Amino acid sequence: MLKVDQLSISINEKNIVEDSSFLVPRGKITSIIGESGSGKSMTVAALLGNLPLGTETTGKALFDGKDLMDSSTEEIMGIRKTDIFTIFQDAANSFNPSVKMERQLYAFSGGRNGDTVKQFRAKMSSILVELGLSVAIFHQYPFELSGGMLQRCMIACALYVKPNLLIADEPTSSLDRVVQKEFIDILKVLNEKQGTTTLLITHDLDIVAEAADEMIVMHAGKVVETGSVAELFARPTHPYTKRLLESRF
Ligand SMILES: Nc1ncnc2c1ncn2[C@@H]1O[C@H](COP(=O)(O)OP(=O)(O)OP(=O)(O)O)[C@@H](O)[C@H]1O
Repeated sequence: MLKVDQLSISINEKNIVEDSSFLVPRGKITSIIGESGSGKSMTVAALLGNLPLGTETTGKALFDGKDLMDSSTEEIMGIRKTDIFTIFQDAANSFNPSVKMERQLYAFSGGRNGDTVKQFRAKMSSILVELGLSVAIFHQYPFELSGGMLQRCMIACALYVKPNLLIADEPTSSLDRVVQKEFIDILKVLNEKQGTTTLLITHDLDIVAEAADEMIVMHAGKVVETGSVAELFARPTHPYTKRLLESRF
């Protein structure tokens, strides 16, 4: 699905990510884990064509064979529209505070798919109910909903859109533990029900243990270890992965 090959990112000649290679296999939840500043978000920004001005990249990121690093902004935007759905840390920032939820959910889901508002209402209503949300939220503003409800709204859109790749960058960092767990459970249902290939960025090893099949460990801008979660938790080889796992207990 996604093959990143020797990706390097530098800003103003400072190396941010060096020679990163990893795979995101189809149908699985793959997690990038690493401490703050290790280059996780910059890697995601490179994949999404969101890097800041003055950034240089080398290497490849093949998404179903198409090199995202060798694509124009327009091409990446096109791929994001049809194939990739993103969920970021603070859902409140993804929504316009002065627009009611129905219009915004439509833009993220039915509108993106070319559905009519009527089709959207019917389909989204049943998804919201499935996720334990009331359809009354259609008529509410984002600030009237909790952070957990807003993240569930983003997941509802992902359920609606059925993206080929879901990228969730620290989606639970601003949620409390109970709501985090609910979110992760929904992410797993999405993966099990629809086989959604997911790239989950986190600095929380408990979330990796709970949700992911595969993991990519980043440290100081480098991918230091990759493998299945079961394998790396049982037999970490890199000193940083060992330290990470030791700090969990
Ligand atoms: N716009 C920018 N200009 C210059 N350097 C930047 C910029 N954004 C990030 N960096 C640097 O790039 C490095 C990697 O940052 P990045 O945000 O990818 O880390 P991260 O692993 O996602 O951390 P966090 O979990 O805190 O988000 C850091 O050293 C950071 O200071």
